[in-house]
Amino acid sequence: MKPYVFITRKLPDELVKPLMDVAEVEMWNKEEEPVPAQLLREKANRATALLTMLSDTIDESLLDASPHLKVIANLAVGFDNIDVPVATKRNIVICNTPDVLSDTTADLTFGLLMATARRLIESANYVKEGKWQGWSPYLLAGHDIHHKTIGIVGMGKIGQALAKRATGFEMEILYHNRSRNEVAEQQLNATYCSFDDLLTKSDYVVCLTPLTNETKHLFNKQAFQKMKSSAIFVNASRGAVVDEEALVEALQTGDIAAAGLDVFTKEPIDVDHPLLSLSNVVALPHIGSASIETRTVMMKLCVENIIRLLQNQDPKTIVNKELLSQNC
Ligand SMILES: NC(=O)C1=CN([C@@H]2O[C@H](COP(=O)(O)OP(=O)(O)OC[C@H]3O[C@@H](n4cnc5c(N)ncnc54)[C@H](OP(=O)(O)O)[C@@H]3O)[C@@H](O)[C@H]2O)C=CC1
Ligand SMILES: O=CC(=O)O
Repeated sequence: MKPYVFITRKLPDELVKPLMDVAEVEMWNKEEEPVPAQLLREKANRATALLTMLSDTIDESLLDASPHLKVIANLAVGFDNIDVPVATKRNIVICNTPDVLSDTTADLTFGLLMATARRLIESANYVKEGKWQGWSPYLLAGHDIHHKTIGIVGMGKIGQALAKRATGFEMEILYHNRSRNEVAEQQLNATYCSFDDLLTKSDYVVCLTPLTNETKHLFNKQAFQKMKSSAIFVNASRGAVVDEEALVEALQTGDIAAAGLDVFTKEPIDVDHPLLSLSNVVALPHIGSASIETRTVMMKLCVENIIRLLQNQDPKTIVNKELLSQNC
């Protein structure tokens, strides 16, 4: 009997086809709506493999109710939606999609920084809404980007790709990680800083850390108060890294100048959320890696990882590396 694989979103048939050759595959039939939690639970109960989205919660109770599960391939580099320690205890391999999305996400992050600094969305709406009466010296004037200081919190793969882009704008690059990043220092001329130093010195503070117990609400009231009042905050990691109430307050009181946000604590963010009413916020619907090319490569990687696991081979990308020798 072929193993059963459940895919939690409608993906293109041609990309899923290789999996159909080795497994019985079922897909949730909607592209934009997540699979209901109860249905996912029922499917997971039968499944040997799941191909999941970052919006699916894979917690201990779901894993407890999934006795046949061998592998979960998450269509994202982040895996904070999955209880990895519990999965590891149950010998369930967790795969993600690192590297293949770094450049695309860095493009979007730098674009979001530019859109926020130069008020691009506000300006485009101004024209379309017929408000443009004529040229004037400070009409929709924003902040310069070139030759300013960018502080990257989370100088990993995407952080480095972002720093490369910042180099083209002749920016000074600061970064903060838990450990030093030699590539960033030697090849990108980035300077290591404590978190507090980075906050006080940067014109642009960009968050690119994973969401963990340590980074949850890293950007709180105290952090925003340490930033320059002209600082622009950009978050392209996960919403919960930010205390959103504190961010609203910082933007309203002028502790910081503006924010560009691709991610939110609750996604989709409620349309009446105070962040969305602020003119100094640019909000995007979590589209960091959303180019057709990159999403296609990510889907192929997930499919390939599942096939490899089902055939007792090493997956190409694995989160819980400690399981490699046991499973492959
Ligand atoms: N907006 C979007 O659509 C996308 C968002 N993402 C998000 O971006 C994140 C980063 O991805 P990627 O660059 O590939 O991941 P990496 O693992 O390559 O980089 C993460 C970096 O964060 C640092 N870090 C981890 N914990 C802390 C901490 N407590 N304090 C400071 N720095 C920390 C790590 O350094 P060290 O271990 O030394 O601390 C590392 O340099 C993902 O986890 C995901 O949440 C990713 C893709 C798209
Ligand atoms: O947010 C996206 C990811 O790949 O992680």
